[in-house]
Amino acid sequence: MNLTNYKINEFFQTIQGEGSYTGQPSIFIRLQGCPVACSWCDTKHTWDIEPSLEISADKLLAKSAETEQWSDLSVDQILTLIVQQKFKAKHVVITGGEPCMVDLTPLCQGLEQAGFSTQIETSGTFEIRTTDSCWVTVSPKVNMRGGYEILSSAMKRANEIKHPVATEQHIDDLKSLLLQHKVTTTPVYLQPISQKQRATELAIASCIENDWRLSIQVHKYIGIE
Ligand SMILES: C[S@@+](CC[C@H](N)C(=O)[O-])C[C@H]1O[C@@H](n2cnc3c(N)ncnc32)[C@H](O)[C@@H]1O
Ligand SMILES: Nc1nc2[nH]cc(C(=O)O)c2c(=O)[nH]1
Ligand code: SF4
Ligand SMILES: [Mg+2]
Repeated sequence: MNLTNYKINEFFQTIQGEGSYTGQPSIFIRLQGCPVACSWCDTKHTWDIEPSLEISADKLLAKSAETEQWSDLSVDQILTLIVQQKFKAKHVVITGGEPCMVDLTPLCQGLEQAGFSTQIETSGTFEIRTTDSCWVTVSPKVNMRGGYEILSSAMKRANEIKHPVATEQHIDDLKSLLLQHKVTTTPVYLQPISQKQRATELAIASCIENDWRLSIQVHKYIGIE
C-alpha cells in the first residue's frame, strides 16, 4: 500500500504537446501549487492551494473547465482512477503548478511498478525528487518573483531543457544558464510563449543559429487539452 498523498488540480489523457515526447499519448497529472509566478504562465489556476477549494475525486474527474479546485489523492487512489477511467496511454506526465515542491518518488515508483513510463515538467527551482528512470524536463525560470534560482542539481538531472521565449533577453538568459551550468549535451528546446508570432519567429531563428530544437505546444494548435 502506498498512501503518500498529492494535491491534484487535473487528471486527463491527451497527446504530449511539448518537448521530446511530443506526439506521445499521455496521462497528465497536474499538481496544485506554484510560488514561482511567471507573468506569462498558462496555468495560473494552479498557483494557490486554497483549503476551501478541496473537492472529491469524483468531482475532479467531472471537471469540464480550468478551476482552482483540487483533490487530495493517494498513489493507490491515482492508480485506481487510471484503471477506472480506462485510460490507454502508457506514459504519465506529472506537471503543475510546480510538481517538485513535493517528493515525487512514491508517485513515480507506483506508476512505474504498474507499467507506466514517467515524465515530470519542472521549473528547476526546487530539488527534484523522483525515480532514476523518470524523464525530467526542466523549463528554467530565470529571475522570477521571489528571486527563484535554478538549482544546479536540476540542470544536471535534466533529460531535456525547454526554455520559454518571447524576447532576445530570454535567449541571452538561456545562453548564460547553459554556460554557468556547463550544459553541453542535454537537448535544448525553445518554446515560443503563448503562440505569439514574434516569439515563434525568434525561436525558429535562434534554434537554427544555435542548433537547438523547437517546441511549439502542438496541443494548443490542434485545440486539445
Ligand atoms: C505550466 S508549466 C508547469 C510545470 C512547471 N511549473 C514548469 O514551469 O516547468 C508546464 C510548461 O509550460 C510552459 N509554459 C507555461 N506557460 C507558457 C506559455 N504561456 N507559453 C509557452 N509555454 C508556457 C512552462 O515553461 C513549462 O515548460
Ligand atoms: N497536451 C499537453 N501537453 C503538455 N505538455 C506539457 C504541458 C503542461 O502543461 O505541463 C501540457 C499540456 O497542458 N497539454
Ligand atoms: S513555474 Fe511553471 S507553473 Fe509556476 S508560474 Fe512558472 S510556468 Fe507557471
Ligand atoms: Mg499546459
